[in-house]
Amino acid sequence: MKFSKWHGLGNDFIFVNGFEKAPINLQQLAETLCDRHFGIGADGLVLVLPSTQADFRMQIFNSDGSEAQMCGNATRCFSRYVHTNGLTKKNELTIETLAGIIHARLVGDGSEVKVNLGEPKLKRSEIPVSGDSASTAINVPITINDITYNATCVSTGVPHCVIFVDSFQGLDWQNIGKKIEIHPLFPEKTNVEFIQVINRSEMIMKVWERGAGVTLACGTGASASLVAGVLTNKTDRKAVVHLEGGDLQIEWEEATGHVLMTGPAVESFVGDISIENSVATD
Ligand SMILES: N[C@H](CCC[C@H](N)C(=O)O)C(=O)O
Repeated sequence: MKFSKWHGLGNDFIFVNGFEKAPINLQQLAETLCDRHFGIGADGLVLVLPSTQADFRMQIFNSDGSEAQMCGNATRCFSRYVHTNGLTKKNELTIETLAGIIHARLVGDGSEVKVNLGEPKLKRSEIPVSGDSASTAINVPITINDITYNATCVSTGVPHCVIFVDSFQGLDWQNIGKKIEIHPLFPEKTNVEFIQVINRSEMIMKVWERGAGVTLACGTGASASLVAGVLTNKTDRKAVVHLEGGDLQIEWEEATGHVLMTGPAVESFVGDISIENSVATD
């Protein structure tokens, strides 16, 4: 099976063209191929597919095999992948995902992509938590190891739990993120962002992703964090988010209510792998 490796600020994906023949057992395949020691190594597996409603369809699986509705960084990589592989000549694309149809546009010299994530939703989950309402999403107290954090929960296609911190000094954010991902407040689990605001147009983000753990960047997460920053009056509607792997420009447009994310997408290598050898037989 031919594949290529792409990354958006170090958030890396194995891309497979599913136009002619799509691999089967995708969940298991994702888990096996994404393994950094026994597989190719990646945060996720992305399938490039035809669509009846849009230019293309994107299917994405996390490194633990779970399927995600959407992924911001993968959408940027996807937009460049279809060009590089001669599947389109269009600079403006529509991409069908489980979170709806996403609009993306190649900008500048074509190495950057601007993605329109649509209107963010202020909620913790599609599934209401019994006994309370999933609409409770601002200043949600979450206690981990006897410390209570205030979370703002925003969906930008996938669920995010944004926590503002004064500093990362001494903060075991990986461990806290890991526990919040599977906290009962989030019946579908959640991605978790830790944000230090530098000023009203700049912030630093660290992320623990649902189904993937620590990653170097998360596009929908940076977008959700900007929305959370606006809603809690910490940031303006336009900001640079500094991620471990680099910077994203995020804007929550006043006129449309849409969130726009702009950043790079890079192909790191192409390869060929025997699926028979890579899929566990048990
Ligand atoms: N890294 C992605 C998000 C993946 C989301 C996935 N981890 C999930 O929600 O299950 C991004 O750039 O937006």
